[in-house]
Amino acid sequence: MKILENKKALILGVANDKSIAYGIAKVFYENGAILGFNYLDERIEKRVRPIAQEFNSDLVVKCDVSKDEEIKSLFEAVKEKWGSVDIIVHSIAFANKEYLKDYYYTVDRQSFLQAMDISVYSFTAIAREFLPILNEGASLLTLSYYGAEKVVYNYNVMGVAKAALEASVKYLARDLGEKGIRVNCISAGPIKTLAAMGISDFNEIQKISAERAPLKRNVTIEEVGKAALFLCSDLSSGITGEILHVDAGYNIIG
Ligand SMILES: COc1ccc(Cn2cnc3cc4c(cc32)CCCC4)cc1C
Repeated sequence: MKILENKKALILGVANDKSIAYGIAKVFYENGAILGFNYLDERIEKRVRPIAQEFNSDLVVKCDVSKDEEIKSLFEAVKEKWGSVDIIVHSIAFANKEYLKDYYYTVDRQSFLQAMDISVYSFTAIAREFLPILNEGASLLTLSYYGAEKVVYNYNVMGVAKAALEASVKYLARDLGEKGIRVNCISAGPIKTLAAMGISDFNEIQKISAERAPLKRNVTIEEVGKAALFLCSDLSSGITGEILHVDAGYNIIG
């Protein structure tokens, strides 16, 4: 019996095969999970559909998590196709990249609210909307970054958003615990994904991270996937509200 045999896992935020969500989907599929995907727009759909095929998935739904009606239509599609769901992975964030450099305080109200809406509120909205079809023992998982806990130059408004996301993981864990639903978070090291493209000197961020981290390297999307397998399976049945660092140990260094 594979760890996730017959478990239905909805993976939100695959953009291409470099995505963290792709690494999670691949490990889940290799461990017997049945997968479903969303895509943001037609451009992303072109990359997600072949990935869904690679994982024998026939559940691929458009969902822009900044729109309540698209979260509702995602819910209806999943309910119609699967009836219920065991795992939801939320690997979605957004900030106007022009604010991921220089001074944090330059961020305007609209960009601040947009970063919070997409990167933070969407996880709470998904949890609430899917509650009626979450199975007993279901797991919710989202992704964060060290810039939520300590000031990491350039991370700026994303750091404020991820701090809010990490707090929301704990409040959701409190709310959903009585229903046997666990809510956890992986704080991943810097990984060169589509989101990281165009970030000023991102290569420098990865280089410094690898130099300082105890393992003297960066982590891969597969390593995040393996930790996600643990947090979304019965292996972590006693864990909820947890922020698990998958960062080669970077966070322990003063
Ligand atoms: C230290 O600075 C950084 C460290 C890691 C990163 C990579 N990264 C982590 N979470 C992110 C969320 C977003 C972007 C990049 C992200 C891009 C826009 C969409 C949301 C970015 C910076 C800036």
